[in-house]
Amino acid sequence: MKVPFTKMHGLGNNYIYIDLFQVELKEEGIPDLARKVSDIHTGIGSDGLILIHPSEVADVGMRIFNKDGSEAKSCGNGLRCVAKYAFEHDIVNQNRFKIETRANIVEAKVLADSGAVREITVNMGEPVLKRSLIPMTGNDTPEVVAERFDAADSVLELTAVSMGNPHAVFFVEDIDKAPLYELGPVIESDARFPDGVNVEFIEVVSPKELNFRVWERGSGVTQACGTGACAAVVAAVLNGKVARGNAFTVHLAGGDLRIEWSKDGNVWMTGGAEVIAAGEFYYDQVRTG
Ligand SMILES: N[C@@H](CCC[C@H](N)C(=O)O)C(=O)O
Repeated sequence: MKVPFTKMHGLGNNYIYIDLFQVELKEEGIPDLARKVSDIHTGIGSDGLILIHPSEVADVGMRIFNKDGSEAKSCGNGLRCVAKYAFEHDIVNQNRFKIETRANIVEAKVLADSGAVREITVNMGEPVLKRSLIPMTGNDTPEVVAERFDAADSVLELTAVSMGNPHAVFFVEDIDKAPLYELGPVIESDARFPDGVNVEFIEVVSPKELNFRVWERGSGVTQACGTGACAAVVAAVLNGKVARGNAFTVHLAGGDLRIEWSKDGNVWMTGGAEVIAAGEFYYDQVRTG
């Protein structure tokens, strides 16, 4: 079976996109397909797989599978790429439209120049802060902010935010010394997060600027995480490190995002999306070790 694909990235967070307006996939084969396309040696190489699909409740739908085949409920960088694809492939014919994710329905606005999308703003909706909804174990609390969190031999302070998917945010003095590879995998699968968690280290650079590094659930270190950047800004506000309502520049390994947690409760994300390649994936012929 030859599966048509497009590879796109948002700040280096790259996924293989399959357009289900054009092809059909068997549900039970999707996790395996995600693992196969993502493999750098025997596949195309990516942080995971994103499906662009017809929606009954929005203009277009998106599903995201991590590199390990697990399905997540949202993906910020993926949403900007889906918005670009939907606009440039005439799936939508206006520059403001709705995208369904497994977590919520978001609104995207594209800025286009001669039909080519240059920048996308997405209203990511309101962050979820209640402990049981992150989800985290323990007696329920309305928020998890600056809570002592022991991991391996380290004592950290955790702020937990869900942007449709769970994020564990930790503040550091120097982003270059963030223990990403040491603690990322340990915290990702810590039993206090029954669904696992994305792990972010944040340095507050100025009242409107954050440095950011991520270990993603199901994919490991990536160049960027859009939902993670939203969670980082929310966590910085909740910890009193910055003021709500400001537009922040978040510096990720792959580039910058603009994020605002507005007074009405919604988190807005603005940034780019790029097409890398398009082609056919020879699914049946791929043999993995
Ligand atoms: N890179 C994404 C998030 C992808 C899903 C995540 N790894 C999870 O399992 O929740 C983003 O840009 O938000």
